[in-house]
Amino acid sequence: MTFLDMLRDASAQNNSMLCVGLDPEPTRFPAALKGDARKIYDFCAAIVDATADLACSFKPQIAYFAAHGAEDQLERLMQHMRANAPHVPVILDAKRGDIGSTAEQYAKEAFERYGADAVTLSPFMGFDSIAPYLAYHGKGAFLLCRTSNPGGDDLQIQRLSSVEGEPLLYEHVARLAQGPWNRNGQLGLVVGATYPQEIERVRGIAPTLPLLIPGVGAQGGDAVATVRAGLREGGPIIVNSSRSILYASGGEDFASAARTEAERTRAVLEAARP
Ligand SMILES: O=c1ccn([C@@H]2O[C@H](COP(=O)(O)O)[C@@H](O)[C@H]2O)c(=O)[nH]1
Repeated sequence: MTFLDMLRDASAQNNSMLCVGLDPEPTRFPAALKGDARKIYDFCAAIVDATADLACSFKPQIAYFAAHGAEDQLERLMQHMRANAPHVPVILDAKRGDIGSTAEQYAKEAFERYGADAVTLSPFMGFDSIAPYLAYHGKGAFLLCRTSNPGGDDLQIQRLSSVEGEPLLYEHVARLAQGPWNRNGQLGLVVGATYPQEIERVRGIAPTLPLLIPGVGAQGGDAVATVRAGLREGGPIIVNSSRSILYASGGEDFASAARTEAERTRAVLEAARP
């Protein structure tokens, strides 16, 4: 089954455009787990179990595991998601980008070591840095396009005067992803909920690509404006929320509080459907 098939089925089964982000930070764990990086798996598995019927996808951010030397716990978590939420695709947020030979190793890490269904990538080094991921047929690859952070302006809204029509850099990325780079239909784009107008612009350029949209919740992005700007027939959106779900409660009830916040966010997104 391809990533896109899984996404469509999970979205329908769970009636959801919500991606639950897994950014485990031990200092924010409840008292029984607090500060203990060996408990990353336990914390994340509890969140997965509490939200598996509410999410269209899960998105572990690899830095939160690697920073603690917890890659083995990420492997166990991936196996846990496969066993306990087999219908929910997993997007590994790794934002990789390197020359082809190194990209081959990163692709192997994402798809063979961790068994991810999709990965996030930086397009900055060009198509040959993306191609190794596309060799894994059916896997998804989301290119950073118009990111949610303020510093994205430094490059992404600069005008490319050498390209016909003088698009902005993020618009050029969207065109490449919708067109010549999307050789096997595996590409999607990352656009931030903090910039709904740009989501709409990207959707105009890339009408059929799945959009991975972080930035609601802790970053203050507008969930309703995001859905209206990005969701189209044949153009799915995946709206990520991490910290506001993971840390909805700092107490022992963290998993049930995460479920309540995921339910609330899912409902807001569904109510905004055009
Ligand atoms: O433009 C981007 C791309 C990726 N991210 C990632 O999404 C989550 C957001 O976490 P919140 O706690 O919901 O703010 C995090 O893993 C980022 O690395 C992004 O925020 N913006």
